[in-house]
Amino acid sequence: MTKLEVKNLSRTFGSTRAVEDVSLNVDEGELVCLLGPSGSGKSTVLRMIGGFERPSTGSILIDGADVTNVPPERRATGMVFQSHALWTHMNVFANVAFGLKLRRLGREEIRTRTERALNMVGLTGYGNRRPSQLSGGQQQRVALARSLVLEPKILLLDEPFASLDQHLRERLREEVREIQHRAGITMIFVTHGQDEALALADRVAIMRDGRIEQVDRPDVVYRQPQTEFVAGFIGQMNLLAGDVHAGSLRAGGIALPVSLSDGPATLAIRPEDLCLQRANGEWDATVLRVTDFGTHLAVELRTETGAQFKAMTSPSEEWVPGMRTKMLPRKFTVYRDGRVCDLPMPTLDSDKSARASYLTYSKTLQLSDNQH
Ligand SMILES: Nc1ncnc2c1ncn2[C@@H]1O[C@H](COP(=O)(O)OP(=O)(O)OP(=O)(O)O)[C@@H](O)[C@H]1O
Repeated sequence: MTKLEVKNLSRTFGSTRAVEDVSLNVDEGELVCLLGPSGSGKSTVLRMIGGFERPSTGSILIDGADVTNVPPERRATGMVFQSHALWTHMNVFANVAFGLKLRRLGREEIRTRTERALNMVGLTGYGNRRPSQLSGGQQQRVALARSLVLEPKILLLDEPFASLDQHLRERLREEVREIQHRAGITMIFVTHGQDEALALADRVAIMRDGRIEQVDRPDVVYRQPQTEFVAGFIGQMNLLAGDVHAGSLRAGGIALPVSLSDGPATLAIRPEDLCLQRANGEWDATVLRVTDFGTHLAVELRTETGAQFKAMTSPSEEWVPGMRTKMLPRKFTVYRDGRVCDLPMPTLDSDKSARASYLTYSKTLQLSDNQH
């Protein structure tokens, strides 16, 4: 059963189209990250789901019921912001219990639920402290407890850990994941940190200019980016503008067989998919720089056309600046007009010369693989 359905949501502010035709389904107990550069519309989508912003068009359904015009407090959603805005004159217990008091619940129930929420975020025993007596990370946990205590069906988190240092952020990220698993809460988490999104999410929605470019599992987003933007935004990628002519894509000084009509196209190769082979005769690139990360070598290369490539190789390989190499991508993707091209392996019937060059290419690749 789908917990949350966002249908064709748009929002304009004056002449700014902050969100354009966004649709997204989030399942019960799922954690979806909205990821994208600054200004891509992530917060506006989240605020519309929470009821803090009115959509210009589109609708929002929770458990099948249309809540587009329902006020935030009646939506079964909770929201945690980057700035936690705790009430400094109240202690931690009162901060967390506040929402329950507004609902006029009994004393005992308020105490039990507040203590449970504090326990969930690892703050048992901190109830009597003032926010000023807590660290930044602890304050953010109080903000989290303040939302959790209301037992929302959907928890919306807008860069909740952005102001914390890397170490603390990672720890809290783990804790959120654990709470999400334990309590089975559906969560939507806004971030512009791709590591955070890939580590945390069941699915990642990548936003750009108010639109969702791709929604998929983190591994799919990484391995099969559907647009050139996603390819360049997630992880490291060699992205090179090129041209297809007679079944060959030339980009950045290398040529690869493709079964694609003539015209401009962009070549995308992950550094870990770029095999290097020492060249005695013909060569593609010269090694510029080598960084040893222990687990792998990062090798920067330059082709004769001046294009730069990054490759990631095993630390047992020996590469030094000035060496000449052949570059053989194990896997590559081609984009045209910003969208991924389906590149089936050419068949004998359809294109004999393309298939022949593909087979030659695969064979060279196998040879270089065997050398590793
Ligand atoms: N209340 C508002 N009035 C006018 N423009 C707004 C308003 N809120 C957002 N915008 C604009 O809408 C666009 C999307 O903003 P939004 O905050 O949703 O992006 P974001 O992806 O969350 O960015 P960030 O990562 O920087 O928080 C931006 O161009 C922003 O300037």
